[in-house]
Amino acid sequence: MFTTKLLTLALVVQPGRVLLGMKKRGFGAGKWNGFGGKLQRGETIEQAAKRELLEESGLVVDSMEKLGNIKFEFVGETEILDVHIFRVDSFEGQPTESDEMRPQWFDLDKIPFGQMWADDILWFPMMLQRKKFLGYFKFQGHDLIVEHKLEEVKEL
Ligand SMILES: CNc1cc(N2CCOCC2)nc(N)n1
Repeated sequence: MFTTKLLTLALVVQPGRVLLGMKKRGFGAGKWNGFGGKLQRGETIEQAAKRELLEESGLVVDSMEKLGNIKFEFVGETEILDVHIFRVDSFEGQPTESDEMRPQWFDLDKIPFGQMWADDILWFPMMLQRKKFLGYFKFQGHDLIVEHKLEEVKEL
């Protein structure tokens, strides 16, 4: 019996560079990632994505597009993480460190995939090319992908 947890992930992209945050605590601590988290009661996925980006980086979204949806399973756990992935192309504000995240810009040829979740190197190129994608990844622990599917789709 699996339960599903809805989560958001926002990647802020400017010409030639992407904003990532070093997760300072909790799930995924020690990895660079986009900004995101859980939905609050009564929130849409988009509203949650914008709120989490603001809380974690100080940035206010001007324009954002939904590009991906990935379901993550961890061997031996019954909760599926259903992550909705957004690309943010325009925003207001300056990236600011929060309790959760330390933001940093990375040139697109210097993305630190070795210090990120192992799935990222597989779907980042699609996100950067604005392709829409659906994925499924089964992890054994936090570092080993034992099974995965990833496909480009016309509509999410
Ligand atoms: C397991 N692989 C993951 C998980 C993940 N997140 C889960 C927690 O919410 C924010 C996004 N993000 C990436 N890039 N890869």
